[in-house]
Amino acid sequence: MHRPLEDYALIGDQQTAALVSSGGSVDWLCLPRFDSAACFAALVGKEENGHWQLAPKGAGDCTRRSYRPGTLVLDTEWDTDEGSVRVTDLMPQRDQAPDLVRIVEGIRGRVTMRGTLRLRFDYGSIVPWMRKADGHRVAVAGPDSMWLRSEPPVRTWGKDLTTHSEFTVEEGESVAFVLTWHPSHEPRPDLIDPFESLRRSQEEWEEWSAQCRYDGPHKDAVLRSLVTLKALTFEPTGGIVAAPTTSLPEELGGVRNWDYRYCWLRDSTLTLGALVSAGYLDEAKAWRDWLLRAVAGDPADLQIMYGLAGERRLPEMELPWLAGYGHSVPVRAGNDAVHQLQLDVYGEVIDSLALARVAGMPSEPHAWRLQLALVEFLSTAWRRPDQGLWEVRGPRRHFVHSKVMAWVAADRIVKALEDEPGLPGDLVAIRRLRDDIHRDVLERGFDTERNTFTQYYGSTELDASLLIIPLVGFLPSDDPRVLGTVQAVRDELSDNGFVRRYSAEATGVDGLPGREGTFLVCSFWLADALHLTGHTKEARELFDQLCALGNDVGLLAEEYDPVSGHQLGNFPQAFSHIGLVGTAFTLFGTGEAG
Ligand SMILES: OC[C@H]1O[C@H](O[C@H]2O[C@H](CO)[C@@H](O)[C@H](O)[C@H]2O)[C@H](O)[C@@H](O)[C@@H]1O
Repeated sequence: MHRPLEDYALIGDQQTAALVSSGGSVDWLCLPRFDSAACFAALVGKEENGHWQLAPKGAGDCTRRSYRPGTLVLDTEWDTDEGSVRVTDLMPQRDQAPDLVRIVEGIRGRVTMRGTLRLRFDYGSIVPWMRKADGHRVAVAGPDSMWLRSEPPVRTWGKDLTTHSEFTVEEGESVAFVLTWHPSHEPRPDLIDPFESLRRSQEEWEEWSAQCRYDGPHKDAVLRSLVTLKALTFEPTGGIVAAPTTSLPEELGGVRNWDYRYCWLRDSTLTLGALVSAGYLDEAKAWRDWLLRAVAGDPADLQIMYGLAGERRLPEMELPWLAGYGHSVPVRAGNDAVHQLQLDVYGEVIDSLALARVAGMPSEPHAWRLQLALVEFLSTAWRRPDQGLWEVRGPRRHFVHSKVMAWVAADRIVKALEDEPGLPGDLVAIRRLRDDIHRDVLERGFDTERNTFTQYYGSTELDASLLIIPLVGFLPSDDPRVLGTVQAVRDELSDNGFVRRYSAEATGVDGLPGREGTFLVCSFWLADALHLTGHTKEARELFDQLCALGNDVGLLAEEYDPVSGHQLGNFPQAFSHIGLVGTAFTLFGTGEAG
């Protein structure tokens, strides 16, 4: 039986991340980077594919758990017949090597703890050789090596390809475990002090969180979202991943299982928008610099996504030895969407750079030249059909959202040229481009009979991405066509109050079998659109319901299944947390006025 996704909490060091279950098991961890092969892959397979459990002997799930406020330090606590115990999990900021730190602390009585460590490199497929060295346990296979040690030393033994331990902790006593990865051909990295790492990690996160300028309703959920978005940032390069997992299904038992451990221009620019609104400009600058490096070259070669350092090839493959989360196969690594044409990303990139500029990010001539090159590419490319923001695997279409975002690209450049006449750029030509796209969308993307924009030219179907039309300023929010579209999406794509992206089963537009849950970022867009079109009460109610979907530690996956009441899709997902932050700011501003 698989655990519901809500059972998981995230820890990470801004180069990779792990998921820890409420039973005290680390079931997902890729090392050394987000997109490396997993050494714990139980999440999308079985325990034999790698996990590390630390919990009271014979205990089930924890009694309670929480993050230390504003941090990624996770406390999981059990009350047992013997007493109470806490396991504190974290991945400290790296010096030399990635470390997973787990500190067991007695709170009351004397509790017997069990440790079960199954290290399996290469996504759960390789059982490493384990040996003892320098008084520690070391696992080696191929390029990977991991060291396990504890302070004070705890006896471990190997049985059934598993490293076991059993020990007791009394009130006030602590035992710290550190699992350190390093390339197997190199000498062991310096040992870190786990207690000092905890202190430093907590302090760094608290300092970062204290800069958040949001002070309105659901402040905790907003801050948790921002911390999660920061955790998805690959610190060495500034790239931002869409989620730290692969193949958590959009339909339980289905094939809609994708690898999100890469930097989508769409997801990362929207992440940036959320961070900038909350006052985090350093991340914006780091991402802009990542972008300039990633896309350097011919603008026609712009990809919709890249690797963490801007890598261009992300070949998609299946990992057939993994049974999948809830039998959802295939489990995939890599993502073929990398080859798609998705015209909306030009608008998202240019819009987020405009936002960062307005927020005070220092200008950079290369960045402006890049934007001019992108809009130049769009001047002909906008007429092409594409795969759209949902990355359909069916035929290319003239998706209305893509055209609207192409309009956004031209519009933001026009505004910048109007505001700063000294900037280079052909204002007249770009204004003409903007107006041509606008006219085309109104003529071909609007269904006058139903009084709604449509999913793509010539279709009568709807798409929740149409909700962004008033948000990006394509039409005013009181325009009857906007009102009609918001109403139509609400009527036809709502499911128990939340919103589906589109009607997958009815149309087959995405070229995939099966169906999926409600898409959380679309539900946040509905809240935004309701507010802008004068339905603020309903917008706030929806926002309350969406915030309530977060698990006990405030995390959201990509989707939610209102029938089973469980989250679906990769977890935690930037898109959903971006939606939460964005809607908070739309509804309450910074919240200072209440
Ligand atoms: O629906 C098929 C596609 O699903 C994935 O794309 C989704 O995730 C992306 C990352 O968050 C997001 O940018 C996109 O809007 C979503 O539709 C998958 O990555 C694709 O390969 C797949 O074709």
